Amino acid sequence: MANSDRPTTVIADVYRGTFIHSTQTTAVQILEDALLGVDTQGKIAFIGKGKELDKLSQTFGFSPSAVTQLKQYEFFMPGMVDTHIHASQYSYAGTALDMPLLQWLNTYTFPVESRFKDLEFAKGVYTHVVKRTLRNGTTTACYFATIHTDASLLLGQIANDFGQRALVGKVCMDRNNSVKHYKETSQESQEETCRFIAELLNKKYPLVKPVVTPRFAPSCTGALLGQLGAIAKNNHLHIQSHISENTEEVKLVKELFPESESYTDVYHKYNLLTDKTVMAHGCYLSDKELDLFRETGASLSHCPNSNISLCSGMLNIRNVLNHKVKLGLGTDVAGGYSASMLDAVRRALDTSKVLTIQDPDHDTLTFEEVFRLATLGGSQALSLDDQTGNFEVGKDFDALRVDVAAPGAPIDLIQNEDPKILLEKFLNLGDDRNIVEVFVAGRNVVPFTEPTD
Ligand SMILES: Nc1nc2[nH]cnc2c(=O)[nH]1
Ligand SMILES: [Zn+2]
Repeated sequence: MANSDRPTTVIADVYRGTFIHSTQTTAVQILEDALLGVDTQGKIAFIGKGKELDKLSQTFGFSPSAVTQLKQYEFFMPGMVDTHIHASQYSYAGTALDMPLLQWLNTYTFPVESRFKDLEFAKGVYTHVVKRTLRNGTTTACYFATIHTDASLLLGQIANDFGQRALVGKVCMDRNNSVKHYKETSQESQEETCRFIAELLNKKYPLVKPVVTPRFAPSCTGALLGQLGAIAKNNHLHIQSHISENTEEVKLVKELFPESESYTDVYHKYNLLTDKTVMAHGCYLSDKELDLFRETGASLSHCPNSNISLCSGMLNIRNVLNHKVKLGLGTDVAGGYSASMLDAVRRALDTSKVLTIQDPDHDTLTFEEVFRLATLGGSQALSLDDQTGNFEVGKDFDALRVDVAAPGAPIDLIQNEDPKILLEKFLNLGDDRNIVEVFVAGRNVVPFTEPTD
């Protein structure tokens, strides 16, 4: 150790240029001509100013000539966090959007998900979805798989191999009358969940963790929900499910769980609302239910493409934020037809604008706020904000190198623009061609270097 007062931090990479991210107090903070150092563990070791190069290079022991300089019109932003995506539905993304939720599940979703018993089929779909989301800038994904334990473990392995940060859920359902064999007994569901958790944790993947996944209340008996709540509590695990997505579903939950005061109350009763819970949709939650989310620390995943595509409803994000409920964005593939978080950003803005059209007093979301939801907000919704979500010393370096003027990309820059305008153009007009590199925990994961098998 060079200096006995300072722990040895070995710097692996240093980048110089514009960094754009969110903080708790500022939706868009722009650091121009900044220097960011990443250590050999993939963590952000320092953030300073370009003019401090000499001092920082001495303090952290790196050579100024090893600094990677961003080009004009390039910036770094935090990797995006998809708080809700069904990896198993990726094969039919972009199709089958002509029915409301419950019919859609029975007609399209359950028959396709039942095919994941076949590991070869699972491997193909899961490889495609991990690659597609990574190259579109999703550095963290919270995945639903299917009821099949081995295929769900395979999804964890594929995310690990490609270097994506992921929560992976083996789906639990002991109620389903529409597709034969696509359900478990409650005992199987409980035992296989325990096997899934044990085997996934045993792999010791640094960035991939299990998430307890009751599909939603209509697919689970109270007995199973109670068992899953206990498993999550005893192992301090994340939990994910769906809530209040569609009016027919809300009505069905009332019929199936008549003793509960509300849909939220069903999950609360079975200890499924914790500060590591993320629930998708929530379009029809009452203010009282939102209060229960805040009190328990549970979060919501806003999935605007899916909400519109399945004609489910429109979540009023402003109301959710006013209730101080943690909130992230989700693609909800394949109810949502796009696997790109840039699409989720745009649909979230569209939804907020439609609410303003309906009620001119509605306080429309800004693109800055939606940028925060796609990054820091998502990390908070998944309780991963100690590791990712923005550029803070000590967090992992999960980042997108964006080139707004990338050749062949869909943005024409007519004049020189400020970084904030560059961000706005990228969010509204950009695509994966503008995302020239993706980093997760310091590792350059896009462009791909294929894992050898
Ligand atoms: N959008 C959506 N909602 C659900 N509710 C229960 N299962 C699902 C699903 O697969 N997709
Ligand atoms: Zn979903």
